[in-house]
Amino acid sequence: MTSAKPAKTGAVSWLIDHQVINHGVPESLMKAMVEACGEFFNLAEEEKQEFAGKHVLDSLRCGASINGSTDHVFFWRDYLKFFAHPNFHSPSKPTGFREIALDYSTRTRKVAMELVKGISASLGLEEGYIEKALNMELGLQIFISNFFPPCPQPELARGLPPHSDHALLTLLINNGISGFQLQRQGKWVNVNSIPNAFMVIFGDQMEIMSNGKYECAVHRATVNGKATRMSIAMLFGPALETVVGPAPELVDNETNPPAFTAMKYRKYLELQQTNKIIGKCALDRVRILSV
Ligand SMILES: O=C(O)CCC(=O)C(=O)O
Ligand SMILES: [Fe+2]
Repeated sequence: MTSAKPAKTGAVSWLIDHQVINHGVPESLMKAMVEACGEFFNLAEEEKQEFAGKHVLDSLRCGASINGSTDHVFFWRDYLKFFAHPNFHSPSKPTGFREIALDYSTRTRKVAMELVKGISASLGLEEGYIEKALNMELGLQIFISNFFPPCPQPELARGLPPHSDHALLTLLINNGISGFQLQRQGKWVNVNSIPNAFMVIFGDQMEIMSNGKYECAVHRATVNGKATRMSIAMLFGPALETVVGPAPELVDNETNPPAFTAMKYRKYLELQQTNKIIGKCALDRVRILSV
């Protein structure tokens, strides 16, 4: 995220802070998706219970907060997560949710794959390189919606703790209420999204695959005392069974030694899940430390 910006690609334009406009996803669909998520969170607790899951590899789950926080910050968040690719799973409620989510998932995937081509080229690789190397035809795509109601003591609570997303990249939108923060040079900066743009967040697999040329973006979400904030993060990753390591083309033993050990994406996700409990970053577990 803090590294050089990928070049402008055919289908999308890059803006500051890695936001994309002219992406071809209708504004009406983005709005409808946020509204449908709002309706989901407003379902009665018993209705949502049906979709409660626990494990990172469950294809559909919802719940409150995140697992295993070890510090004393109080998390103020409901979430809904489901796999949108290679197989589409979605809650069957509220009415119409599934159709909107399918349309949104398909169209955002087109944007992401266009970006992946541009990113490949910007690394000096063939356009189709990343798509092929990460077997993205079977790539995992995860739909995550976050719901942060007004919090009576926002200074004591957090929406989401500092983290990086585990996938290759994330396309993020919200309901216009600010709260997204990026870590830059050790400081937290508010990043307000441009209306109808997607915020592009590089994830762990991007840093691994590019051998550190593109860093993952550490970010968090704050809550506020007045308004309900909602966000939708769509994560695009490799296929679960694909082993991801630094692209051999970007590695040489003199100036660019491999910075990460290769690991199956499925294993990485499981590692990240256990690491959350002990509060450590999964990326550090595959990083090769130079001696
Ligand atoms: O709420 C936000 O803006 C960020 C959401 C996020 O980082 C995530 O779901 O991984
Ligand atoms: Fe995130």
